[in-house]
Amino acid sequence: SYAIDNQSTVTPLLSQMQASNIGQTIVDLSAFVNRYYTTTGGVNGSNWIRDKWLALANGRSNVTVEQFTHAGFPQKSVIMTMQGSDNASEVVVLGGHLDSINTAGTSETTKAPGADDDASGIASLTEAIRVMLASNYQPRRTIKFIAYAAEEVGLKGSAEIAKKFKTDGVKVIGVMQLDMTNYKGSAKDIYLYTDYTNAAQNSFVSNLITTYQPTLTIGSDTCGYGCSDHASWHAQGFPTSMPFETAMRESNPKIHGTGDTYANMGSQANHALKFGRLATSFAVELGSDGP
Ligand SMILES: N[C@H](Cc1ccc(I)cc1)C(=O)NO
Ligand SMILES: [Zn+2]
Ligand SMILES: [Zn+2]
Repeated sequence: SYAIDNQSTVTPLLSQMQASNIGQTIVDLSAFVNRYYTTTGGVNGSNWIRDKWLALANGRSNVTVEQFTHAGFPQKSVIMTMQGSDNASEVVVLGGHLDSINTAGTSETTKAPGADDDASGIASLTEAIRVMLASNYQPRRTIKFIAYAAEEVGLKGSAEIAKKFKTDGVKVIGVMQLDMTNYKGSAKDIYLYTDYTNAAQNSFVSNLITTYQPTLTIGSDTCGYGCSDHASWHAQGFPTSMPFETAMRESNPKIHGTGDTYANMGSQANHALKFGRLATSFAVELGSDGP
């Protein structure tokens, strides 16, 4: 059962989260000419996230940051692990993708800022990490934050990682994917996608929103295909949820081109903050359960 019973821990964390921090991470990540999975920018973008998350970990003994080397392409995924205490064998996963794409070209100099897709998701997760570590939160389950490589070219990074977790018999309790969190294109605030996800976990996520962000409105929709990395985990039989920024038909028209910029989202990250707070509540409520 998905009990929501950690208000005294979660509520203070949510109030510490700031849209300005999320915005700065979006600006920094979208400053790379591109983050395509085969270019220098793509390798540098991965290293930037590794360094950023390492700085947030700043020597916490039970927090590690590693890069996952993929077969067949140079861009690495980044995995931060917050080791659990007395229920560490059970793992909670939250992810977004670090790569970007411009469908017009794949060269070293092709511009693909990917501010919404998916710097926004990485930035939402990074602000969750910041407040959880700053408050010295110690989970009972293990929590893994993953910045996936090569999502845009067929979910390659998450497919390899999800397969390895399955092969290694890792007990993944649940997975949340944040892909595009900052373009407010629809009437409602958070849209829970129902295909390639788990219905029971989606109900839990909906309850997290009504409990911790009661002014927000919730919609639902379907992608119709494996539209982000949650589909890789779903394929391995793990429960996933994909809270998304808009309804399908109103999705950000600027993605996958030079126009996917922070400026084109109003140079603010108020929408992404909702997703960062949802990620924090998901991580702490699931992470705090004992064996
Ligand atoms: N296809 C997805 C973007 C995407 C995801 C969901 C919806 I609805 C519309 C668009 C992608 O490019 N992810 O990186
Ligand atoms: Zn995309
Ligand atoms: Zn994406």
